[in-house]
Amino acid sequence: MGGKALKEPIWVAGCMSGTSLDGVDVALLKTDGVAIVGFGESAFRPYSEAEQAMFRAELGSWQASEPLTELIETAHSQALSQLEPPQDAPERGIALIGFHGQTLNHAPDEGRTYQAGDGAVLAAVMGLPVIWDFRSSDVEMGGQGAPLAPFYHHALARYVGAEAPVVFLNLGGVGNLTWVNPKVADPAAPGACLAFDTGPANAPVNDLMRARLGQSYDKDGALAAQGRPDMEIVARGLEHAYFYKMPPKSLDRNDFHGVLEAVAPLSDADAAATLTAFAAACVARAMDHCPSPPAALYVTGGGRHNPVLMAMIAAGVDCEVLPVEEIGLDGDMLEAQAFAYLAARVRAGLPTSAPSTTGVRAAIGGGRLSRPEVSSKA
Ligand SMILES: Nc1ncnc2c1ncn2[C@@H]1O[C@H](COP(=O)(O)OP(=O)(O)OP(=O)(O)O)[C@@H](O)[C@H]1O
Ligand SMILES: CC(=O)N[C@H]1[C@@H]2OC[C@@H](O2)[C@@H](O)[C@@H]1O[C@H](C)C(=O)O
Repeated sequence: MGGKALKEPIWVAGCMSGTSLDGVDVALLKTDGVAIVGFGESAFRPYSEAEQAMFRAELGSWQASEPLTELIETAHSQALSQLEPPQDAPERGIALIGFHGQTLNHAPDEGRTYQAGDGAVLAAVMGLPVIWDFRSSDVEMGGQGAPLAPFYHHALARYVGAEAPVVFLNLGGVGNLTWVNPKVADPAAPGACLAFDTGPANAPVNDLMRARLGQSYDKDGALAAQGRPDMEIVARGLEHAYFYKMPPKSLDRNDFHGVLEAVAPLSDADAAATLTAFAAACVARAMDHCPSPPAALYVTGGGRHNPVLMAMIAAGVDCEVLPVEEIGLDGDMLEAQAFAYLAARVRAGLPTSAPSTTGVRAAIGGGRLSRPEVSSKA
């Protein structure tokens, strides 16, 4: 597909409401759709317990209720309103918004995926053009519709000056990784990236903590640290058909409910340790799919704050495992930045996914454009 870098870099605000349902991340990125030029402010608007319950009640739906849609739009506009205009462009400020929305259902093999929230409403409220619905055209073209961060991971590897292949691993509710060869300039070209979801990451432990202890997550892995992983359950979990599929491949948040059921007889600590060990084992298994051993595994997403999970991952792979902060990046905002980057690519007419990242038939640009006054297909 055609398209080249924008003539001038623009400031874009990216927004992500992730599968762990903790809130909305927004972050500013300056880019021409190819290179990263600079990072700007970021903000977080948490979902309250009651709001999270509203989301959980609608996970799996293909049509969000009106109150949920309104909540998503309001929370995003509140998060975006916290951002000050970038200092080097106060008169022009933010040029574009990339709006992921909240995934409620993801069934790529049926050709559908659903991110709730209406970009046209956000465009009207913010008075800015919004690119949204990033995943639909990819699944319509035979792709997995996820992960979509890989092209941004590729741009980051080049931005930090990586010279050899590296892996970016995102530990959100679900895990996903991108193997990147920074020597290949075009992220859509064969050999530049290989990406896929690794398996469940934080979601099963979060679900366990909620069900047993009324807590939203295992802070710093404190509970898992007190337990002993049941490696038989981990091994059985790894027999799931997902691990025998070749990438690209993607997951829905609740695809691995069986593992949660398997730990039911265990104590709280052993169950947390087992689910944490399972998340780490999924990463180790994923590394076998990498085209060549990476120089390092850079970890982003909330799971990197969990020292027990990080130690288990490091023990299972053959390279250095480092939080992305070690290379000067912000692991809490990387996905929001990714959707800023992808929005700029859509604006430039550049692809946002390729056969090597989602399995889509050909490199394709996803996303729909809504302007404050009118809305149309981008
Ligand atoms: N200090 C910590 N100790 C343990 N786990 C943590 C810590 N901080 C964050 N987490 C985990 O990270 C999760 C949030 O991760 P993140 O914000 O990357 O998810 P997300 O963006 O919603 O998910 P996804 O990438 O799947 O869309 C929390 O729900 C929790 O499980
Ligand atoms: C369908 C969907 O929303 N998938 C998310 C989820 O969270 C992590 C993993 O599963 C990844 O596939 C994706 O998000 C990231 C941002 C992505 O598309 O790269």
